[in-house]
Amino acid sequence: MAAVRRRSESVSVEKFAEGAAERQELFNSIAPVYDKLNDVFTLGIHRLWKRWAKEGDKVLDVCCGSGDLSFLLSEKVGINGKVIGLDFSKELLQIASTRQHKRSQSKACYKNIEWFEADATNLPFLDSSFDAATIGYGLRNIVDRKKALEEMVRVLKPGSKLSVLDFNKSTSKLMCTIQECMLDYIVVPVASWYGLRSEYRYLNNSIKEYLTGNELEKLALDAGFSQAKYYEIAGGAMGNLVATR
Ligand SMILES: C/C(=C\Cc1cc(O)c2ccccc2c1O)CCC[C@H](C)CCC[C@H](C)CCCC(C)C
Ligand SMILES: C[S@@+](CC[C@H](N)C(=O)[O-])C[C@H]1O[C@@H](n2cnc3c(N)ncnc32)[C@H](O)[C@@H]1O
Repeated sequence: MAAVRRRSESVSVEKFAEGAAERQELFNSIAPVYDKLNDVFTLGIHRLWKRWAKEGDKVLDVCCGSGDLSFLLSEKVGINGKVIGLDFSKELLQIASTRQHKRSQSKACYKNIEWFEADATNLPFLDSSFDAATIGYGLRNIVDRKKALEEMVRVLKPGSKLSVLDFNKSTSKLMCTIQECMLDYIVVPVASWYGLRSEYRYLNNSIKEYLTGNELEKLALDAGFSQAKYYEIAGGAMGNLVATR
């Protein structure tokens, strides 16, 4: 079992990880088991929800974590394209870089990925730098979501698109119940075997505090995108916002 840093159980879940620094520490602490638990909990299908981009594009993957989306984008844009994976978790970026080194031995395209340790609310790139951007399961975890979206508007080329993949804060009581039961009775108990009970209780709370599809469309327009359309996927468990710069 991967060694993970234990967090004081004394921190109440409701108050846990409210600030950006605490969330940065949260993801650094779950890094060693992040990929394995995601695959276990969704039988790997979370990777299907993460496909996007075209040959030759220069694409930004914001909140890239261990690089799942960045690798999928790398295959899509090919050796003539470029993928920038950005995250503020040093530990998850280290895992992404290690995965890239191993995978590059069989697929040359993965050499087109570059990793940046930075904050999504202060992107270290010039205006109109990217042909597309993605943020997979990241916007929900960002404290200042509007500022992050404003930064994505700034670094995207006019007419290009942002894909935001995350949990769907469903208006269906049934889906909310299914999500809550799976998180409370499967995800959190399994995560507690790894000493990560509070980290995964945060996940549950972060979904409750997230935005609905309509609210995400409005936030994207308020941040400066010209168009925004929200799609429910995975039976309403997940959602995909597509916004045009
Ligand atoms: C990659 C996924 C979610 C992002 C995410 C994952 C984590 O492990 C976290 C841990 C701690 C804090 C935040 C996160 C986080 O934002 C998606 C898959 C992983 C989920 C843990 C699986 C949850 C299962 C769903 C409740 C139900 C799925 C239904 C589907 C139809 C199979
Ligand atoms: C649930 S993980 C998603 C990782 C990856 N996109 C995936 O699909 O598996 C959320 C990621 O967002 C990052 N994150 C949260 N807030 C951030 C911020 N303000 N700036 C940069 N990264 C951030 C965390 O470090 C973590 O790697």
